[in-house]
Amino acid sequence: MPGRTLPGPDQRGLFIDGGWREAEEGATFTVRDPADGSVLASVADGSVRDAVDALDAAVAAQAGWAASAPRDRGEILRRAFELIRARTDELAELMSLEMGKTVTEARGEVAYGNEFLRWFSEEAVRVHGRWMHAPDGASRLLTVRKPVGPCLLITPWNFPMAMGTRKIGPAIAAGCTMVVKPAELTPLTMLALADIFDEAGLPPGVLNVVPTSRAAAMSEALMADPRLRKVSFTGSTPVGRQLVRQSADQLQRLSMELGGNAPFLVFADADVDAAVDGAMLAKMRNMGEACTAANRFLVHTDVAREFAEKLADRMGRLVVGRGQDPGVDVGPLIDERAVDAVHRLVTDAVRDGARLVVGGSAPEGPGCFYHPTVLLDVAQDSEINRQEIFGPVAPVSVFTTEEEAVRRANTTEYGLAAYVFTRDLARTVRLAELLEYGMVGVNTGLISNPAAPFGGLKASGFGREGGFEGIEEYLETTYVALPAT
Ligand SMILES: O=CCCCC(=O)O
Repeated sequence: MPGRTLPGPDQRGLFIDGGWREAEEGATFTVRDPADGSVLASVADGSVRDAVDALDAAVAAQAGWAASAPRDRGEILRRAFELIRARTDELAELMSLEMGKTVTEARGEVAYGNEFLRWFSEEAVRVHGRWMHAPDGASRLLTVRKPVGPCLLITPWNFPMAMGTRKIGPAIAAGCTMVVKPAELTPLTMLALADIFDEAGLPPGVLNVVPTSRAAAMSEALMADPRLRKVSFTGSTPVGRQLVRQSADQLQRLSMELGGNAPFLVFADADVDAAVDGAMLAKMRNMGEACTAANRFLVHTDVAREFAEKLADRMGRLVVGRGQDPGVDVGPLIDERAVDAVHRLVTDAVRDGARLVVGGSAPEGPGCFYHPTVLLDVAQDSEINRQEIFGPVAPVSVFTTEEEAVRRANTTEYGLAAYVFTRDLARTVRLAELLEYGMVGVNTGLISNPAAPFGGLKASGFGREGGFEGIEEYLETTYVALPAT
């Protein structure tokens, strides 16, 4: 398949049953560089038939894989971890090219994403049931943990590696087989990962990767199949809702990691400089294209001006450009639609009365770039406060009481991540309990950690990835009743 010479393995096909193949009728789609729209590669465009072939392979491999030794599964994950660590630079370069993030950030994602493999290589051998006496002493109660079975793992474009490894890692550890559908915009990193798992010794059929430009048709067909037992999805809330509906007929197990609208609360007692450092991380990681990204900055009126000025100063000094160029801090957004959507939110906020402190436009010239932007005095009901921005824009508004801050923070259908900056311990404890979020960062702008349970509440979905909880999503429980004697 034609395309530019890219870092990493030259695999652009479907990975099914341990081998590479073309899509049905040789269909392909193109992957473009978001920095200038040029074609990076032509990738096999999996059809529904190809996806069913992949599921056939996963189903055929399931029983043998479930029966394999947990230590063997852990060691395959560990080998993949070592291979990825050795290839950090080429994977980071590839991810930067297909997604836009800077090579430095992409290296960070390789390290972060790879830690899920190390974590689950260690968790593979810790799966256990229990043995207990029934309260009345009349029987013994045993539980056995079993892999849930063949899974469909649907990964997003914004973290092409980490969102894959945090699903694939626990699935492998638990003894599940899988069909992975990477995002159409960024399939190349996942294809490189398939090659690495193959080299690490993963048996044929355990991991199958099917890129496609027809995602809805593929998931619909696979989810109608009773052999598919689980779906794990990271992406938008509307698509998540659709998948939940589709799961009804076959009652598949689900993990849904959906949208966010993270509040970032700065109280009057906060260390403002630390809050600005945290804001830069929580807002600008991945150019703001993260479900955990701080979306609404709620700052106490006593420190709002100082916070906004310092934040605007830092944002205004960021260098925007190609992710592969030295000295660049902020790469392009994923496509032109993303730039238009971000700009519309900014212009609507200004129309609603917000003051533009810095940024507010796309640079002249080609590519999907947007200037880091700070808005002050954003109206509460402005669209930018209700929608996930997914771009480098920080809308700041002020509050006066803790009760008001909590109420406004919780006024959203989403419940993924929230950030709090305060030096008051009692307030920290209160807020951790009152904020309706799956994750709360206190005096930090980075909450993601492979050893922690990642996930949301309400319209942000359900299920947890990473941590001790991550493998549970791929395990079933069978209870065995035994007589007392
Ligand atoms: O968009 C959501 C991806 C989450 C990235 C992370 O793990 O922090």
